[in-house]
Amino acid sequence: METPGNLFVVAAPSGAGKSSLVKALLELDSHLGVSVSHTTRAPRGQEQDGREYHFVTPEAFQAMVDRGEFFEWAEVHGRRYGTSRVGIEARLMAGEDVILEIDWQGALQIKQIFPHAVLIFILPPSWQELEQRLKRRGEDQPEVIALRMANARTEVAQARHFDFVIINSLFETALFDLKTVVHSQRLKYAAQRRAKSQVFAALDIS
Ligand SMILES: Nc1nc2c(ncn2[C@@H]2O[C@H](COP(=O)(O)OP(=O)(O)O)[C@@H](O)[C@H]2O)c(=O)[nH]1
Ligand SMILES: Nc1ncnc2c1ncn2[C@@H]1O[C@H](COP(=O)(O)OP(=O)(O)O)[C@@H](O)[C@H]1O
Repeated sequence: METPGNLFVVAAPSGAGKSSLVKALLELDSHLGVSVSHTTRAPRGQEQDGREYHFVTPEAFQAMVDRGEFFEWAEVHGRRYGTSRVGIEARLMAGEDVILEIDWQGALQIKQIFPHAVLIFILPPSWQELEQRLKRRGEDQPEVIALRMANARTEVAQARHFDFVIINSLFETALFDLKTVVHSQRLKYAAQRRAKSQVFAALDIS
């Protein structure tokens, strides 16, 4: 599906820094909107329903799956997460750029539907730093951290399917890298759309 708005997907192992980077980017880039996913996991810390996630019961999530209301959904760390069509389709068609913060399984599903989607994978600088960040964040129980660290080893292997990989070592550097990828891809697709409309006009194609 081709859309006037650009679609960016950011994935990373838990604790790599994707939420922090996307939040910081949204404060810098007023042309970018974020998609709020649905999840069956319980809210963490200061999370609010409708802000970080739409927190729903497993039954409500399954009903949405049955009604085909998700562009994509996946089971991640034993909970379900999904991107609703309502959340992004109208905004993309209206020309807004949208950023999804989803796991690698969802990213590959989105790429199937939106071939122009820009897939960006965030990597931690080391396993030790990843574990430190999860512990310092202080939002997950030790057994949850252990599960997420175990899953991270599978997740990082998927980086090779992504268009861009950013190492989140120094936060400001990673934010600059993310901002640069978004801006460069936005310019690339704008130039492609201009060229296409010029050719269509020259060949009198409607
Ligand atoms: N496929 C998919 N994954 C999602 C979605 N929303 C969040 N996720 C991913 O689910 C995983 C767990 O997210 P979360 O519980 O917030 O933990 P975090 O990774 O520590 O922030 C992360 O990899 C998220 O990117 C979604 O709508 N679809
Ligand atoms: N470059 C960085 N250096 C040090 N700490 C970081 C960096 N990026 C993020 N963090 C911290 O690491 C923890 C995990 O970041 P978060 O954005 O929640 O990761 P994710 O959304 O990928 O799970 C948070 O406490 C965050 O403040």
